[in-house]
Amino acid sequence: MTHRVTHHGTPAVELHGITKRFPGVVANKDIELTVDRGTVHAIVGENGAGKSTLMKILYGVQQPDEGTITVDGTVRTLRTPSDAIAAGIGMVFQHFQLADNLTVLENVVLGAEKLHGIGDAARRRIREISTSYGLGVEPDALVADLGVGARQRIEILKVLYRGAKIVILDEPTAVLVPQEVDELFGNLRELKAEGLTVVFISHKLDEVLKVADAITVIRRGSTVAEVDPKGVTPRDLAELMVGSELPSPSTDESTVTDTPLLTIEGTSLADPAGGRALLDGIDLVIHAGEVVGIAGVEGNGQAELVEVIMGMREPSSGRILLGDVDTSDWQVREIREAGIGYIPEDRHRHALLLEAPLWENVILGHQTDRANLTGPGGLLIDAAAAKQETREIVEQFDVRTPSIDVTSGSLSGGNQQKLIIGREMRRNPRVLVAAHPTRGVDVGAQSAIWDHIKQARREGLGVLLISADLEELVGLSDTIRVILRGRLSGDFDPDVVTREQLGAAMTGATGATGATAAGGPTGTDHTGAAGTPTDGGSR
Ligand SMILES: Nc1ncnc2c1ncn2[C@@H]1O[C@H](COP(=O)(O)OP(=O)(O)OP(=O)(O)O)[C@@H](O)[C@H]1O
Repeated sequence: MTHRVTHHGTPAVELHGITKRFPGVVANKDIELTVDRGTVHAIVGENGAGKSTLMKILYGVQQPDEGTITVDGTVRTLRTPSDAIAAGIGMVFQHFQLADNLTVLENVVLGAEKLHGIGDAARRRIREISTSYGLGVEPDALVADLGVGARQRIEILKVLYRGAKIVILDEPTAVLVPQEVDELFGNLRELKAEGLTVVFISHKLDEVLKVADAITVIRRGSTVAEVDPKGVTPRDLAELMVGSELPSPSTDESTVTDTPLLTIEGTSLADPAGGRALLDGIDLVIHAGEVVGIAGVEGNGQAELVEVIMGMREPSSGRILLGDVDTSDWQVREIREAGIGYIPEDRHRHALLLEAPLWENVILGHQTDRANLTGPGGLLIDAAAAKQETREIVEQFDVRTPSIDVTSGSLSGGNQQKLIIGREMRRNPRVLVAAHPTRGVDVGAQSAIWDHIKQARREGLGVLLISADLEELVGLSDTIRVILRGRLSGDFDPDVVTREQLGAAMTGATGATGATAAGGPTGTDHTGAAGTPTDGGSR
């Protein structure tokens, strides 16, 4: 490798010859990883390459079958996360583990009461840490009031409070909007300036190149390169990941028709707690062959918009039409059967049975479809057909799995997502409601998913695309709307809109041009936007 990294002094972490096998899969094979103290080290690789497994080994969640772990020059056996914490290693998971109804202080001290108690000493320590690393965490704030960026900073503070000198972050930017990503990177730079070490997993290669001092590339369980980011492009990295040259992204012509498939008319959703409306007069039409992208800071009504469309919640006013049929009071099952595909934001809670085999997951949500039933009176699930369907999805959507009989929970995150996309797309829906469809998938799989969506759009699919990834929104959408405090902005043209314009509309900054941005800053009402670290989103 031309851009090799040179190491100096005793590394913070050295993994040597790490091998980890699962039934039918070698997740890590003879991995070598050297992380220098006071650096930010990125781990990249395709879905299922073995990144999470490696980080779980370093955090004591899983034990390697072979290999050694050396922390600050001492060989360690990490049997549990407590062992890792004792060795100065902390980990921030992608799914935050904070209790909403507790304060920041209560969340931080939970399980670590012995360190500084639960009162003023703890409060002082939290303030100290927050100040030294510029985290902007206020100990007495209620977590429920905080936005995603702030919650992540609390998670980071939690591990620092427990004495971590090495902080592992699993895809930390996947849930953040661009401004929050910049803030996080500022925080990471502060950590390393203070001599701490950061190891993070990411699929966003441009971001990796921006913040990392060194990058380790993993392919199919093995280390293939350690790269100095200087002079390397995202494309170079992607090619190292997949081990071949990538096709160039293709440009696309408009396929928008004037046939409305999904119409949302003056739809509002009251807040059961009596606060500001969760959705406020939403008007939106999706035509055949059209992708409508929704941008916004998380917690501004995206989830509720999806819930009213999918029949999980009934709107307080307004109508939702599928074609010309009013579906406002339909149940989820009726809506799905009428031809709406659904890729939910939280795949663990809403899309998969983690303990069930892949093929059972493939008929999930469609058990009552006639096509899935067999036997006298059509009362039995047709397992053979479901298995065949699963094999085809695995093949067509490149789901990396040892077999279709393993549980969906054993697949890597990106491969779970590919399975869900395959399940939804193979039913040829008329409308697809997709929340963050490529979250957690690698660049190769991402462009494959984009191609599937583009292909279906050419054939007349209408798509509602909710995404935190502006590149995805701009690349796929025919028109982009911004959601802010339950209201939708006017149309932004993805061909001309800038990131700054979208960012301004998303945070409600005045002067957002290019469309009639909905709502303005009201002074008392925060959106969890970047810039004000302790402000919360409405969630
Ligand atoms: N608990 C488990 N049981 C069985 N197989 C597992 C388990 N955990 C991971 N695997 C397998 O190990 C391989 C590596 O998975 P891992 O989650 O480490 O990949 P990853 O690089 O983090 O992927 P992604 O980017 O999709 O999150 C995959 O083939 C996965 O199916």
